[in-house]
Amino acid sequence: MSTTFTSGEESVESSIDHSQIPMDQEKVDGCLLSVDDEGYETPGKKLPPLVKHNKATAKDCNKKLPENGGSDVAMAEDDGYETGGKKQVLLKPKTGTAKEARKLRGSGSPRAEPSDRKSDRLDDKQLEKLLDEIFVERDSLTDSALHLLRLVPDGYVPLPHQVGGHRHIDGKLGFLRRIGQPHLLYKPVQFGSKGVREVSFYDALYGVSTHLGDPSIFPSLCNSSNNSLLQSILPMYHGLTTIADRAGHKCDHLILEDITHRFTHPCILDLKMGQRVWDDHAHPDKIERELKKYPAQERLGFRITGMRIYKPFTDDYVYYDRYYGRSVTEDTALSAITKFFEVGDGSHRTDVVNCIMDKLTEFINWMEKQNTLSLFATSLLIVYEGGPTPAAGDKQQTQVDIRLVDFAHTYEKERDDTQDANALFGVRNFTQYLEHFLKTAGQ
Ligand SMILES: Nc1ncnc2c1ncn2[C@@H]1O[C@H](COP(=O)(O)OP(=O)(O)OP(=O)(O)O)[C@@H](O)[C@H]1O
Ligand SMILES: O=P(O)(O)O[C@@H]1[C@@H](O)[C@H](OP(=O)(O)O)[C@@H](OP(=O)(O)O)[C@@H](O)[C@H]1OP(=O)(O)O
Repeated sequence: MSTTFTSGEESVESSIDHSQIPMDQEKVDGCLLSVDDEGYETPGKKLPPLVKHNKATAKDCNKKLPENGGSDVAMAEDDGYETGGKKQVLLKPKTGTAKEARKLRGSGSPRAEPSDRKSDRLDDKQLEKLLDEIFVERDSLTDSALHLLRLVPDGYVPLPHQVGGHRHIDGKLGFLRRIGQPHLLYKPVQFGSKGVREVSFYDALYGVSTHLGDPSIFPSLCNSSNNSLLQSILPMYHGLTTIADRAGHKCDHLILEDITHRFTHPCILDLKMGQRVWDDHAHPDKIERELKKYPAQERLGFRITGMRIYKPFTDDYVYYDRYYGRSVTEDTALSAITKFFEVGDGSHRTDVVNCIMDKLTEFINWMEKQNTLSLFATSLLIVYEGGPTPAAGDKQQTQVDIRLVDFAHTYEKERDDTQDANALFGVRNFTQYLEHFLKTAGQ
């Protein structure tokens, strides 16, 4: 099997093999996850934290690394990524050992000192195995991404099918999957208020208390006795856990249901919703950046941040990244969306489109009624089974799942009397493209 990556005009292929080892139980902040022999959790158990959390927070995860005093050796021990400041930024790994770096900088680093022993990083053979597992060719990766991949914690792999957001293979701290737990994913808590907001949202919605969550951010959600409808359109949340990479750097992670795990060949589309993707408190620089990044967002109300499609005839995946998404205009949006439903033999999954439209109608109904949340920059994650197309008319067999993910810019409205017109516009407009597709390309 192979994967073709498309970023503008570039394409790369890779091979796969995925092995899994069962785990039994995990202690987390907010919930207890019991994992049975098949790797599935016992649902509905919400217990107080069993372990006293060490106080690693989003801040630790994103802490700005100490200055290197102008040395070329710099932070070799600090793993090549600087995660301080506004966003996660990658430092190219520099030559020189951790020992040299420490010597130049002087003693007494305040953080856990990772050693420069070989076991702190994946060696070449382990790295190749990991790349096989996440379907990526070494040649397609930057040195920075490779460096970061070498630090993936023991027992985890980067989420193999992550289509949007921050990813290891882009040189950012990406999502993880724990080996033996294909039904869960681990999302790194984002820097500063973005991370706290997202954790607080999930905590409030699921009635959980974690060391990072702030109940005052979502008072209505916290006090609501009926969040079950909203829960049903989100991934299941299992609290927080702290994961240390191979160099000993700790980072809090949200534990979420991986909504693709029931699919054999998941086809995945991530649409960042809204005519504007910044919240009311955004810095003018952020607004300028977003406007420049994707001017069509305002007219479309959505943008593709990643898309992955299984091709049953060739048994491979085609992947379109965020840069492809940003190249899509109003004129090309229909053909871009159409790609998500192409089987590979000239036909399209119109059964899937119909099913998605039914589900989006439910979404729109909910959005028209809900007047407490503003979902800035939330993603609509659409997944369908790309395996053999069911026989015509066999609607039962079409497997589709749609959820909302990414709540780093979700706010409770101050006045409870209006719809979230921003996000609603995007969902409605996307639905119109699907209707148009059924009338034209899907015939
Ligand atoms: N619950 C989930 N189940 C399966 N896949 C998921 C889930 N949540 C996220 N993903 C995958 O991870 C990707 C990124 O998700 P998300 O938008 O939450 O990340 P992010 O890093 O916060 O993104 P951004 O860069 O927009 O801030 C999605 O495109 C999807 O492929
Ligand atoms: O939407 P957010 O949470 O403000 O974060 C964005 C986002 O992650 C964006 O990715 P994409 O949606 O364009 O794929 C990032 O762009 P890059 O591709 O440059 O990484 C932004 O950098 C994030 O914004 P910010 O820098 O404000 O945190």
